[in-house]
Amino acid sequence: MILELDCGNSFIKWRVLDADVRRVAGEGVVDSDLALLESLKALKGLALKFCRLVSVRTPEETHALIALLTQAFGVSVACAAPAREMSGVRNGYEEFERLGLDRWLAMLGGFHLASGACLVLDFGTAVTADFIAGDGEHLGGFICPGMPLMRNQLRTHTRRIRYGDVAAERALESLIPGRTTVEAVERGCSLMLRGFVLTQLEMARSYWGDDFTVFLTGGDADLVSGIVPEARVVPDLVFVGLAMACPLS
Ligand SMILES: Nc1ncnc2c1ncn2[C@@H]1O[C@H](COP(=O)(O)OP(=O)(O)OP(=O)(O)O)[C@@H](O)[C@H]1O
Ligand SMILES: CC(C)(CO)[C@@H](O)C(=O)NCCC(=O)O
Ligand SMILES: [K+]
Repeated sequence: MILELDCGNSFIKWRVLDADVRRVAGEGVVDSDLALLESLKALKGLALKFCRLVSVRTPEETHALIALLTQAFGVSVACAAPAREMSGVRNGYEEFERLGLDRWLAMLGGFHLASGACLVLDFGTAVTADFIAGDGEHLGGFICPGMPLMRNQLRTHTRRIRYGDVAAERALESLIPGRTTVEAVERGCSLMLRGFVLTQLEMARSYWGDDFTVFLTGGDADLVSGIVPEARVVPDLVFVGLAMACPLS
């Protein structure tokens, strides 16, 4: 069995692949290293042979997690590393090692699945956009606050914006002008995301006409999928790229 981890800024996404690598034996989202260990230990018949991970955390945090995994399961852990070029994609950053590895892997996965120009949009703690031309050249991208950061900034820096998760979810059932605080904030932030997406689509069209594939990934992809019906929603896009960057042998 193979353990795959995507260590983001707020959550760790994990999944366990069966020996034949095609079946997912278990998966989940956790908010700490210890919660990850607990989830894994609760899996029946767990027999890990190998682990591959990508992390956008500090090297210290990443090494602590690797040490924990090695100790708990005796697995060898492969960690995705920055590259100037891989699987036909050329990293477009001036300093390639500064491009977030989750973005890089999602780009590798997207270019592989599209076999052509693509726009990769990731909706996590941060929202990112990356443009990859048909020849594999990464043109660059954009980073902006995601839904959790936008709403928390409003909560932190105002005195009268306070509401719970259940109300937040209910508020997003429609996008008409809000008549309560929770509706006004949740719908406002949701419209910001949509505006961002539409601008990315315009830019992609200016480069490639209609000849490109849009990928949506990340925990909040569903918030915008309705406005890009042609997009491919691929929740495990980072894992697709992770398998390419860290093959078994
Ligand atoms: N099962 C879940 N657990 C936690 N968050 C979830 C879940 N399903 C959807 N989400 C949403 O996903 C968002 C977090 O996205 P995601 O997990 O892709 O990234 P992240 O780890 O927080 O950050 P990063 O962008 O660094 O990867 C949250 O806003 C949350 O609303
Ligand atoms: C932008 C995030 C936070 C998205 O998870 C991550 O990819 C990251 O920390 N990137 C480093 C900065 C950059 O990509 O330019
Ligand atoms: K992510």
